[in-house]
Amino acid sequence: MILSELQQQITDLARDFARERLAPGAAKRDREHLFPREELKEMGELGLLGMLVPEAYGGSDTGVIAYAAALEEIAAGDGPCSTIMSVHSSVGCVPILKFGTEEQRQRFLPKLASGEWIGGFALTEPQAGSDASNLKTRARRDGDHYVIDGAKQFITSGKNGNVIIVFAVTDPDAGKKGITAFIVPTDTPGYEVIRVEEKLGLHSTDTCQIAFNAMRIPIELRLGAEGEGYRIALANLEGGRIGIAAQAVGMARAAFEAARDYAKERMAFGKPIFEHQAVAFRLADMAVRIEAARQLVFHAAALREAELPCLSEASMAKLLASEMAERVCSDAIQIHGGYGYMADYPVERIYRDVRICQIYEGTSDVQRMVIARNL
Ligand SMILES: CC(C)(COP(=O)(O)OP(=O)(O)OC[C@H]1O[C@@H](n2cnc3c(N)ncnc32)[C@H](O)[C@@H]1OP(=O)(O)O)[C@@H](O)C(=O)NCCC(=O)NCCSC(=O)CCS(=O)O
Repeated sequence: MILSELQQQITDLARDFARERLAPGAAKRDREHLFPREELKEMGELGLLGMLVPEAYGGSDTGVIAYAAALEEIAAGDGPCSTIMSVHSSVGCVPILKFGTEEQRQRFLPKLASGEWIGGFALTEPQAGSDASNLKTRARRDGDHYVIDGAKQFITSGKNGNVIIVFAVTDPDAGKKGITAFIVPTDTPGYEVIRVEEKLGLHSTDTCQIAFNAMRIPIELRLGAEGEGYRIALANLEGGRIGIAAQAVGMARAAFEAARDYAKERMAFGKPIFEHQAVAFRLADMAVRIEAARQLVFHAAALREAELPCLSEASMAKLLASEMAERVCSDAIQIHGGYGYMADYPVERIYRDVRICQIYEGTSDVQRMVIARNL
């Protein structure tokens, strides 16, 4: 896809920021598990956290294609920052924009778009991951409030975020039609972070188990109608999956570039290893795979930007990009030889960070299920 002049300018801005401000500190943040608070603030100031939000609500309203391109750049600089950006934008801001009342949009979107607040999305529960409608969290109406009890699992920004879209059962007899969405400020009494998970990668994001203990949410913070929650969740995950696919492409590209540069410097048998056909061909295959996945991401993004159906295309992009990315990152380690396995080189970290792209916002098998249903 050829980007428009404006889309290219936005991409260049994200690339420069990622190279200058994100990449240099990525290893330290990973090692010390540091949340990128200052970096996110700067991303907000550049308009990178409000790309899917209209200007009327304080966003930069760049469209989905520019968003995917920028997300690839941010991911190439620092995977964790791209995770926070993707969750915040696709499944934090967009549900409020698409399903919120005017009052909800005015109240939440400007602060989310500026990065003053970070958004999140809480569908998954300890017993309900791929089987997303099997929720146990309950929301019971009590006058002009709902009282919410339950637990959520693997919630990005569950501790450091400010506003989380929460899904709970309001009618246990209605199955999928008994699920309702709520906008939950994380300073609400009864919102409790049970633990921040230790994980393989993405060390500078907070992935949390959270609990709701008699948490009272006013009816003004119900998102959409009662019973509309599952549809809201799936409709937004469709967009979220394009974001995860874009970040997988970005991380794969960073690993590829590190391997290419290393191969041009590292000498073996009297010449740079890049001049050995086995290495050059491996790099060529990596470049082809990255480009193929990128084009699938842009195709899904273009459909979504045009407000055309893209359920299958979003799943195809996520499936291909996330599986491609693990393979490319593994190849990048291989090209580095023993050094690639060491924490001194970025490919070790990127390989750990990228693995989750095959799992969160729908596993590869869920993507295959969605694609197969539409064949
Ligand atoms: C595995 C699943 C795809 C199975 O889905 P279902 O079979 O349960 O869903 P359906 O019966 O097909 O649909 C229910 C309902 O929603 C409407 N729908 C479905 N998709 C869309 C869409 N894209 N846009 C709009 N509406 C949609 C559909 O028409 C039905 O409505 P009607 O009954 O027709 O009125 C699904 O369960 C699935 O995707 N599972 C994976 C869940 C997942 O990705 N979880 C990760 C969540 S991320 C999180 O919680 C935190 C982690 S983070 O911080 O990112």
